[in-house]
Amino acid sequence: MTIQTPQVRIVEVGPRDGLQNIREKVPTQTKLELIRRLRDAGLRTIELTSVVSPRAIPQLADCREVLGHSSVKALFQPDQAGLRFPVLVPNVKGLEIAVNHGVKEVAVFISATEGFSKANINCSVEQGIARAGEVAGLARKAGVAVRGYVSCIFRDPFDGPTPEAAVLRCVTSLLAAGCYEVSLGDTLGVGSPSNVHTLIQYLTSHGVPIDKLAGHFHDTYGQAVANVWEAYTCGMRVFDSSVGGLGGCPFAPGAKGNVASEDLVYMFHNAGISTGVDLAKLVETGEWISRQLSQSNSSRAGKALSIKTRSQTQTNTNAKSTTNSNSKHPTPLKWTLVSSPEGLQIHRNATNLKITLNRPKNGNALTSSMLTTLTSTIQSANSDPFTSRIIITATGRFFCTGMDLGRDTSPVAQGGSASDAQFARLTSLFEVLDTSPKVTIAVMNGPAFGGGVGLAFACDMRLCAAGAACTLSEVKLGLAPATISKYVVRELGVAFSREAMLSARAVGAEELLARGLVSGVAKDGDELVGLLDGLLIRLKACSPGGSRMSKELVRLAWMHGGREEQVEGIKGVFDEMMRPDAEGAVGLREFQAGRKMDWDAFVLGQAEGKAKL
Ligand SMILES: CC(C)(COP(=O)([O-])OP(=O)([O-])OC[C@H]1O[C@@H](n2cnc3c(N)ncnc32)[C@H](O)[C@@H]1OP(=O)([O-])[O-])[C@@H](O)C(=O)NCCC(=O)NCCSC(=O)C[C@@](C)(O)CC(=O)[O-]
Repeated sequence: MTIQTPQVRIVEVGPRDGLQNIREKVPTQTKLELIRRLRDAGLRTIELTSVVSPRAIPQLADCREVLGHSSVKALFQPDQAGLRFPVLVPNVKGLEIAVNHGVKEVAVFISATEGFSKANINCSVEQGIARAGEVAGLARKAGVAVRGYVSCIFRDPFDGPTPEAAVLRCVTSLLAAGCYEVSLGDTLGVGSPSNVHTLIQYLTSHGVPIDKLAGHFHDTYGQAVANVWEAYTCGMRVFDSSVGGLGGCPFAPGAKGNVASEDLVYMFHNAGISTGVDLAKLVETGEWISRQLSQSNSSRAGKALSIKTRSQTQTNTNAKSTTNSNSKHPTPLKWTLVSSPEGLQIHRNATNLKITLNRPKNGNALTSSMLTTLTSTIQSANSDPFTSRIIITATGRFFCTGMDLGRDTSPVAQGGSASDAQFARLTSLFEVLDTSPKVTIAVMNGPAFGGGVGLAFACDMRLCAAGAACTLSEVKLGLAPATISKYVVRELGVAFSREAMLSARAVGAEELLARGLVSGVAKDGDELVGLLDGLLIRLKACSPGGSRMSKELVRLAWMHGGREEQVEGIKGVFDEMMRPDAEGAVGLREFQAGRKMDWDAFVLGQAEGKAKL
């Protein structure tokens, strides 16, 4: 099979141009992961970083770490033929550092205009051309390819409109210095297709081959995609862009980032023009990096496509649950009220025990009495052979607003024995839930805060309504998610936990679903009931003993992965499941008889003395 060469080349500049103006430090690991994801999405040219002074661009102060990382070094190996990983260098020192790190391609840059040249690189255009020429010459001698950039092709923030002749001068100088291509930068994002057309005509009519030019359009005035298309129709085939539309210009207040890679790929693919990029993976990467940077995704196509994908996934999930519930259980499952202790309601349906937080006026905040009763209720369900699942949900607007912060009731700011008692209440609750041998399900009818998030994440599974969200709000109160961290960090992962804890931001239902932290989102309360019913019906096919042992295997892998304890634990589970008096014997018998097992009926049959192992 021959691999078709893409008809246009996308030069992904997100890791450099996209990140360089972001004030908050982006962790090096995030940059490395971004590069990995972009490569995985099929991008064949990725500008990795810029070797500049950390004083000039603090965000890229980790350029040596990025270039020295094994995953990036691997990109410089000869078997990466056909791929380009340029690194921006402003001067000879930057070039030397880049070359020492094995970089095979650098990019040099100049401004077509005096004002921006002075502000950006503190020299005149002439000096800039000379400096870029020197760097390019040395790079060529070292066998390193050189790409050139010309900034402010249409306008300078200080000097106004850019004469075409000034752009021509820069382009021809860079090509003469050995650049294999020159990228025309509309740094302020002010140009529109007619400007693009005129400039390209001017340059090509003055002898610049179109295949030596690339387009680098920022999107301040929403013209970038149109500019790319215009340049394409003029014969240009290389375009710089940035995933999620990352970027900006410090000299152009309000300036948007680069044209979004997703928008370009979407446009080209719709026109039947190949880019070699996997749009779905690129969209995922755009969403991912936007979340990492806590900023909204600037790619219009990226946003639209990710919403479409999520709603399709949702429709599928809902369709499955509706089919299940409609085919066998046209009406909602019936729950019988067992008791109503303070702030709670306990219901039962077959082998399912449902605990409803019922203090809606206070957002279902966990009072001392609720904590104690919840713990004892879950404890007795844990040892009840006729309970297979424990469901925790709530009434009212919120799922649970966490620890009680009431004026007269909150144990916060009391210290001493009050603090010890509260610590014991919280840890006991989360521990009985986390170590429960039953399948535990949080059904989040609305937002959860602090300890409410802990409650949800100490459960095995979560379903939620579209209006639900998880907020680790403790830092706002001067507190920390202490007792719940054990479960939250485990389920969310280290990096995301840190971000969620430190930002105290509401992580909405869509994001929870996208991160795999909830297994279904319902559009409203009624649909949430249907989603839970569907899940409970499906779980009837899963044996309680098999579920308990599976939970134990996950625990062993998490706590003791690769150690002796895990090996011993697995042996213990294996021996148990193979016993002649274990549930496996029943499951096997029914399988061999061609019958579908209803484990709820089996458990309840045991209660009535009917079911036999
Ligand atoms: C939830 C919103 C956004 C709603 O904000 P809103 O929509 O503006 O409504 P609201 O603030 O009027 O809240 C509705 C009612 O719920 C009450 N309420 C609400 N939360 C609580 C609470 N926790 N304790 C006691 N009462 C609470 C609140 O006081 C009010 O009662 P009202 O004044 O009408 O009588 C707002 O009320 C809020 O920010 N609440 C605080 C949420 C929060 O930060 N929870 C974290 C608690 S700390 C914690 O859980 C520590 C822990 C367990 O993690 C430590 C550890 O892990 O060890």
